[in-house]
Amino acid sequence: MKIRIFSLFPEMFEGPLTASLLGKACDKGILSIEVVNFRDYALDKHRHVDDTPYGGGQGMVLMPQPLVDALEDHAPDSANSEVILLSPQGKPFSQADAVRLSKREDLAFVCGHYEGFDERIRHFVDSEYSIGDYVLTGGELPAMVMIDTIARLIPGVIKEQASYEEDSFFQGLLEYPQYTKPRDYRGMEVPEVLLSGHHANIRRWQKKEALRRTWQRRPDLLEGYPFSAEEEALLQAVQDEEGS
Ligand SMILES: NC(=O)c1ccc(N[C@@H]2CC[C@@H](O)C2)nc1
Repeated sequence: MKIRIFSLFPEMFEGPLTASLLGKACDKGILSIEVVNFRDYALDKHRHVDDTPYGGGQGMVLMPQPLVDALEDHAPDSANSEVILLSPQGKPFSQADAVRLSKREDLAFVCGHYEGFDERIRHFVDSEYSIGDYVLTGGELPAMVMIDTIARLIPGVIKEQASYEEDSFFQGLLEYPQYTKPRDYRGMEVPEVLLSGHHANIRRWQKKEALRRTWQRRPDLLEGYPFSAEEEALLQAVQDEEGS
């Protein structure tokens, strides 16, 4: 996958996108990431990219021309591409969006600053996402969040491909409790079933605990969840245990 990032602060990406798994994925050639400073496309010698808003009001607005010229100068090779604008007005970004976007060959992320972009850039983007209902100084951190979420779904980026399938098995539920060595840590023991080697019992325990955690912490995720008969029974058992 080719990722292109359009930002006024390209240096913000040096750390997160070169360290850790994403950097390794780039070394392996699974990912390639290019950061473009659209200030380089400003037409005046002072390299202005923003100006005062028509209609008055606070702050400065990003002009359309530098960004659009940058987008057109770095157009995707593939038709299987998507240009994404980051903003609080966007669609709330979800794991399902990440799964869909991980199948693209080419993604572009448009990161704004100040009061945002001139409305007319929306003719040059394909989708708009928000990572949460809060305002940041720029679109760079949301872009990094989305890139991390999407990239980890690309085969080969995280070694244990099964761990992603695992996620899909629990798609829509919160993760079940995880344990590793030691078996007894300060008197807190690992649940016996996990030591039993009985895979069917282990999976059932994991599904039950994922349902328990989801019901306790994010009951909203259970609305519309496609329960199997077994899952309904497991949730009922949890509710009986918890005295719902
Ligand atoms: N919640 C979010 O995903 C989000 C995205 C962008 C953002 N801020 C930028 C700066 C100006 C405008 O381009 C938008 N804040 C919050």
